Amino acid sequence: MFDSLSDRLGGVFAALRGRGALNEADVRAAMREVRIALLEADVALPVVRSFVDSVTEKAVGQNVLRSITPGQQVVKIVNDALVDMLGSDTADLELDVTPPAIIMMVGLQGSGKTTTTAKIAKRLTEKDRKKVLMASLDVNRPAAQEQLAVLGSQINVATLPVVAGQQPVEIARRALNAARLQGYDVLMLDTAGRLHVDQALMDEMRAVSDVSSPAETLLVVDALTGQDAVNVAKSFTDQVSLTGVILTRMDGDARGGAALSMRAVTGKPIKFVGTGEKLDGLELFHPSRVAGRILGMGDVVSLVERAAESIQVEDAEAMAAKMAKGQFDLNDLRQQLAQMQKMGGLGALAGMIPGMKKAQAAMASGAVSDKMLIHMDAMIGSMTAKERAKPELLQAKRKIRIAKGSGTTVQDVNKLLKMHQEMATAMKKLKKMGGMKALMGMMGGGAGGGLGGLAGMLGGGGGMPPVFPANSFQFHELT
Ligand SMILES: Nc1nc2c(ncn2[C@@H]2O[C@H](COP(=O)(O)OP(=O)(O)OP(=O)(O)O)[C@@H](O)[C@H]2O)c(=O)[nH]1
Repeated sequence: MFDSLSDRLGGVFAALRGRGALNEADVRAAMREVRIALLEADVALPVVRSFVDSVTEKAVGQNVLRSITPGQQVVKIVNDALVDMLGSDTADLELDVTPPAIIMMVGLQGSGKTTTTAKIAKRLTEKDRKKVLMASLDVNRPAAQEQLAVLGSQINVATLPVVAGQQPVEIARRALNAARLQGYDVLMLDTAGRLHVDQALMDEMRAVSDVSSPAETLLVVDALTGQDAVNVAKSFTDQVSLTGVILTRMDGDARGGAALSMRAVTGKPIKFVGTGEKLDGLELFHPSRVAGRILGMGDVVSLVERAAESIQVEDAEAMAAKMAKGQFDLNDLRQQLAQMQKMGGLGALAGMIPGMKKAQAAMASGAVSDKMLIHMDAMIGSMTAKERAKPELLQAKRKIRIAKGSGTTVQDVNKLLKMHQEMATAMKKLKKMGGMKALMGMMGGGAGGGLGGLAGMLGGGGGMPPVFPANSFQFHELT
């Protein structure tokens, strides 16, 4: 997401970098570009104006710190202003009420409301161990209630049985009773969507809200609709008291303007973003990380956090030392794969490292996938110690069982190894540019101790494992 905006701003700040001093003319020139970039990204005009004004005011005349360049100083000011504009912190659900806590989902037809209801239910069930009941109040679209029931069965979350002919407010009452009697922690009400914001929709929403007193009223909007999403949000805020916004289809949003305007226009936090059609495609909205990504600095902050969570610095350093000596073998590779999985898989890693967008695109196109990490792990797991040290000993008879339809081949796995090599090269380049520490300095965060280790681990390069001989494995699909 946000690619074009980050590219543009990247150019602006590249021009500013290396200048001796920050003066008014510099700031104004940079802000002209920022303004165009934001407008092109479909950010609402009043939002752009106030953003540019406040950044200009802060930047002009500010003392440039000795240790950084003027460009870096401006990056920091713009970054802080972006974080401000996006809302300064993550906003999780607030369900701290006497159970059942009610979550009312509202939005236009096709915004992704029903899918998002199921995504949140899944998250609450799996992550927070809540007992969740979902109820569809959509009596306009014939298949809506069944759609929710189908999603519920996919994620093992209960749905309120459908009673033909009941109206939304009656269904809400029945759902509330059922949730109370059966001891549910959370009740999710999926209200009916409409093609446009109209009075009947708003009246219905208010009536449901009155009988259920929701702890959260979440507006679901489609990020791909840009300014329209913001206008829709504005009309909803005027009518019901929203507690948060969810932007869906952020996986397809190249411009990012909706996210930037949303908070400023509605005054409501963006709580989640939808990042795919699958039911685990939901993420908490992280303003500071998104700001970092918009500025094209790569999401270094979250890379550090995740790395710190999942990597033991000593392990990484030991591994880096082995790589440097050329002793890195398939056992080490396997360990490394496990760590990469923990950090969110290849795609997540590639997206966070500056300059790795191409690799991420390769993954998105299906050329390389996280499934391969799992298959590769299975392949290495099936090998003897001798074979791991010398893969050319492998016979073509080794059988690996894989999920039906996954279609992995040895060639795919070799492709993955090649990609791993490319990743190592990218990390080396990064090191030459001053490394992650330099980037971190610019982002205003502290460099974590794990960073050097991580860079070493990914960027050792010297001792890449040998590729597997073609046809050394036979893949058997499970039926
Ligand atoms: N790529 C992508 N697709 C999404 C996302 N969220 C929802 N969708 C898809 O959008 C389509 C519409 O989603 P629904 O959940 O049926 O929309 P709705 O708002 O409930 O629609 P109504 O019930 O008609 O009001 C479905 O095909 C979803 O799979 C997302 O975050 N990313």
